[in-house]
Amino acid sequence: MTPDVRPLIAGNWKMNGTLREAAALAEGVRAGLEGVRGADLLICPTFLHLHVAAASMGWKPVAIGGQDCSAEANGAHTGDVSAAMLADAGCGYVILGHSERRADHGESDALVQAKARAAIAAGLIPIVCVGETEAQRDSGEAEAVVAAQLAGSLPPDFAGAKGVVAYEPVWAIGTGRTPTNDDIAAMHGRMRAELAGRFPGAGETTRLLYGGSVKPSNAAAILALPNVDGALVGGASLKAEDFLAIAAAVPA
Ligand SMILES: O=C(CO)COP(=O)(O)O
Repeated sequence: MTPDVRPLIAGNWKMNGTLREAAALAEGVRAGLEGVRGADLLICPTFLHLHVAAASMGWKPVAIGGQDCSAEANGAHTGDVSAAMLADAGCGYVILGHSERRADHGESDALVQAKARAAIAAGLIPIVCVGETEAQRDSGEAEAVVAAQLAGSLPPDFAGAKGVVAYEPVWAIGTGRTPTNDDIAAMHGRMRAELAGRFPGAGETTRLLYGGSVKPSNAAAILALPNVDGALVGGASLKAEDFLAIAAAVPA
């Protein structure tokens, strides 16, 4: 945790479920909220499920986010969704540059930066994802890779927009494997230094989330690490009980 920074526990639902299941999951999260005191909550359904999730929350107190947005404001971009459309649908956040999008859609740091600019212009808080592959970690490049992704993916107005960074080592996503707590703390310390250097006066308190196989059994230890200001949760966010247990692991 970082002093004076309220943690954020975000659920990335990825491409899962039906409309009915999304509504039930959102309702399950809303129904269990009283056990969560120490963190803000965010759920990020697929585009088609945003509306039912937002309606279930009564548009509050759990924030809603998209999993991607276009870098363009509007117009002839078949299949894309703009940041303004997300805001209009009740979103306050958008996940950008997830490693699955970088891999599946060839998204570059420059494109992620352009999308983050579009998100900020639409009043959304971007959650920019970074993280090394297993080969990069094995060859000792992890911190340099993440520092380069931060330099390339964060726009100049990122800190002023209260943007969020999520460190998600690619090899820890959906695998049940996590870095050691020392390795997470070291990476988050490096990210903090990079942000504080680039955005003096704001980068010191930018929320830095950890993501990759976070579950109820490891959440308390990870969330207690210095410069870890929350979690970006994939698989475990698809069960309301597990997601709430992770959020409840943040000290009140
Ligand atoms: O990619 C993730 C969140 O964005 C992490 O996924 P898992 O929690 O399933 O490892």
